[in-house]
Amino acid sequence: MSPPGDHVRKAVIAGNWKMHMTCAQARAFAASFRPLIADLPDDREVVLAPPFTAIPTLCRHLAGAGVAIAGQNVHWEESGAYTGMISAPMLLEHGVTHAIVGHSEPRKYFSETDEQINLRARTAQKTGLIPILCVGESDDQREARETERVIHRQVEQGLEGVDPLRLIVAYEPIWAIGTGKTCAAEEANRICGLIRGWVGHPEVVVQYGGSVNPATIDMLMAQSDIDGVLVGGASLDPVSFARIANYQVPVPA
Ligand SMILES: O=C[C@H](O)COP(=O)(O)O
Repeated sequence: MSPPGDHVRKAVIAGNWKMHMTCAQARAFAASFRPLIADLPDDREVVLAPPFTAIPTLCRHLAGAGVAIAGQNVHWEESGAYTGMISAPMLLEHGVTHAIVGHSEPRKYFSETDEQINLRARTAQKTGLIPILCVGESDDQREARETERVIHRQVEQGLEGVDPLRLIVAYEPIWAIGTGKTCAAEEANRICGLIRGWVGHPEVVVQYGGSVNPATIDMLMAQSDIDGVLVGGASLDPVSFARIANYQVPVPA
């Protein structure tokens, strides 16, 4: 665990739009968002993961605004007979720099396994994308006190052969996603610290995700082992996501 307040790693504030936003909506978002992040301190980076169809629009309309663009997933093959899938070269062609892998929604709805997620992360890195590996326990697993065991397995299997220095890990407790129940900042910090230890490199960027909003961001970012956030619902509104990106760590009394 890092000493309190010791933020040597650059913060990464990421938004995941999931299956929201047409190109017209992405364009309107970009127009409102751009001036609101014009004066961000240089201790942080902003990343947005729109649906694949809105990537070219967002890249064009946020060009020069200092916002990196992520894919919401990436296939482990660079091309092939995989109907409906998107590969790393297809993302890179548009200027995409990051790719989310192992989010709990594709794990649940498309039965993604840790082995597949590991292949996605490895291909992402091999082709030059930074993988954002999501890990986290369900409500039942938390009740059964299996949180550490589940996340340890996801980290160990998901990151086999992956370089910790070109990687982001997002701790997203499933029970906190889209529910309005943010994990207590101290508990999120504890798990993020464990993840850093399991990854085995002090420089790895570890985010928290799960109902992050403008009211909770400052306290989350005050934690020593939380290097950023992965935001779903609150990233769809430019004012609310800009407030999150402009977080201010409270000064201790
Ligand atoms: O990828 C983002 C997470 O699933 C969090 O979503 P949420 O902020 O809507 O809870």
